[in-house]
Amino acid sequence: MEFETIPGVGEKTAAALSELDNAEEALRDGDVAALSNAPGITVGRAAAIARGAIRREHDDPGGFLATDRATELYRDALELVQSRTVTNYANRRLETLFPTGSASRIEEVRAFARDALEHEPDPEVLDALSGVEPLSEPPTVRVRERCIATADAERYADAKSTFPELSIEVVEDARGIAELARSYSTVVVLDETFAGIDVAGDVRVLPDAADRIDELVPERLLNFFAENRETLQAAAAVHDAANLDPACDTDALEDALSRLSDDGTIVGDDELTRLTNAVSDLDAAVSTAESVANDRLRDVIRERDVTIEGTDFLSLVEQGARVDSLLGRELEDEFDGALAAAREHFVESLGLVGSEAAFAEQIFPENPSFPLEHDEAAVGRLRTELKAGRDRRAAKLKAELASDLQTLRDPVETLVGDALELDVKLAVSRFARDFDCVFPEFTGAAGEGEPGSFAIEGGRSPLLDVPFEDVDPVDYDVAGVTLLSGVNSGGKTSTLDLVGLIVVLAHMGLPVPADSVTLSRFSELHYYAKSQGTLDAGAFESTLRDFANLTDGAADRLVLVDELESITEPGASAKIIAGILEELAEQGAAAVFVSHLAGGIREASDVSVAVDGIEAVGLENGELVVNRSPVKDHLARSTPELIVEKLAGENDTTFYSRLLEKF
Ligand SMILES: Nc1ncnc2c1ncn2[C@@H]1O[C@H](COP(=O)(O)OP(=O)(O)OP(=O)(O)O)[C@@H](O)[C@H]1O
Repeated sequence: MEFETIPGVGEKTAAALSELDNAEEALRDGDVAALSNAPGITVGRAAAIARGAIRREHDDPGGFLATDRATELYRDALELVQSRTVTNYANRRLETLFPTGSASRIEEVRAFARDALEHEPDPEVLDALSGVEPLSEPPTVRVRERCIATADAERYADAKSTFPELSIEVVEDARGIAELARSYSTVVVLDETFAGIDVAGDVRVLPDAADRIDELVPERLLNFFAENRETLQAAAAVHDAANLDPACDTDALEDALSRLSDDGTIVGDDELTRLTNAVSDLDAAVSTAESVANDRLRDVIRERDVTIEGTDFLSLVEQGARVDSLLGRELEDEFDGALAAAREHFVESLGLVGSEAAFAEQIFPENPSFPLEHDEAAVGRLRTELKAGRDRRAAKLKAELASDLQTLRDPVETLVGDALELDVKLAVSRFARDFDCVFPEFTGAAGEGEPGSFAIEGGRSPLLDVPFEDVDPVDYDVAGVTLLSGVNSGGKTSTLDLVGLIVVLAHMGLPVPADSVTLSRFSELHYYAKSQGTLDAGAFESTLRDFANLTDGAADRLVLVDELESITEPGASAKIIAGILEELAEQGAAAVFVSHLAGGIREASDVSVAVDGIEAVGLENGELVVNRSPVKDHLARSTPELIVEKLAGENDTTFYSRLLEKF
């Protein structure tokens, strides 16, 4: 794949991506976790690359989020879904959802989201998901008992990269191989020319060794499964709890994992355990067996009256107090008993069988002495035999287990991938359920024939500073350009936010928090938040330039502007807003301008501008009671007007009634 054709991907990033085994698949799946494994690619960058790949596929020029406030709303919208993921993977994967004007991309995500909504967010599934993460490759471990041998320089270099776990040795002739066979329990020779070689030890000539990695280095597969055990078990549990069809036989997986320890060695085999313990307990068993014999002899000697003849006594004195012969003669039976007890204890405590058990006689020979002595060389020979038996057994079991796991290697990728993908879907499903969302209906591309429009019924923003259950539903529809007037704190900004949020979610392909929504497909969202105060001349000029650009070719855009009047003095503001509105209306754009100057703007405008109003239905205990849904074609009365009206009604003074007439 030509990675550089992805928007935002340059030469360096393309080179980093080509280091991945599965970059194309990761790009196709939006697998941010896999993409971020490329050298120097952060998770954020990986998400941007995935978005770039999606844009390229859907011919999307980007730029939907045309202003800072629009981007902020997108981040808020995304966070609403991301906060409902369990895994880090799903959290990052959601970053590949973004608002776009591309109909095919929107439809693609809608199909995904529709499927997502079918999934019940069962707590048991969510709990199991907490143990799932993308599969990881364990670090390479050295395997010391096997080596690869070759006389060929090229094969040597290939083998080094194919078998990083093994020593790769250069040999010149059969003698070299024979030497290796003395140090390694298995030698794999890569060169055909050595076929039929006759040297002692386990020497195999395998020119096709590179195709038999799992057989020659079963540790690689075993370590992979050992390293990912928890994730695999959790992924299996997710499938079980969610009633999903698993990609592999999860019972077989569980059985294979139960035969594997966390460090990739085999567990649960009695024979291997016996041999492993025998090797490690060998020295201790020798000394305990000696103690058994010595304790026995000591007791016997202590209780025994020994009659010693003069010649013996003389010989003893002359030999320098050697008692062995005396022991042999006087205590022969007792010594034999003690020796037998030592040997029996030794064999039993180590569980030795067959030829191993026969070593007891070599280790404790019939050589009467006190204390009893053992033959260290014989212990060494038994140790070698036990180790060889242990390694043979382990190798056989590893090979058997590796061959069972081999068939599971690819399916477990799917098993874990499906579990992680379920987390993405459940997050969307939970978001939709938590905020009573519906899929919006698109009426077509904005600006084609008619100006862009939206119609929201029962919209409730989860981003408000009140608990979601206390949010009043808002109905609002706009076609073309509209001014939105209303009382202070009536909810004008909140309405713009609601419109922005619904438009962003809809263009991401996600369901929206409302009873029903129809809208045009826009190509860009320009949302200008309320300015924090009057701008200085420079800032004012640059804002004016922004709006000049905005009015050019605006037919397929949605423009939301909050109290633009605050950038400069009210009189000038009304004229400027009127001018911008005229341009936008002429271009066929859709726009909502929140303003307290709606009346003045309408007067300053050469074309008729629609004005909607968020109306106070009255004052209750000094608090405004507001109808949050804007009333169409209605200039809302301002808060001061309402208060003057209230005072006029309550007082006889003419001041208030005269003041009221001025509104
Ligand atoms: N739909 C709603 N349901 C419940 N509470 C709401 C709703 N809309 C707004 N509010 C409450 O009203 C407060 C004020 O809303 P908002 O800031 O949108 O008003 P405003 O008309 O823009 O005010 P101002 O004229 O001062 O700019 C919000 O902080 C929120 O607590």
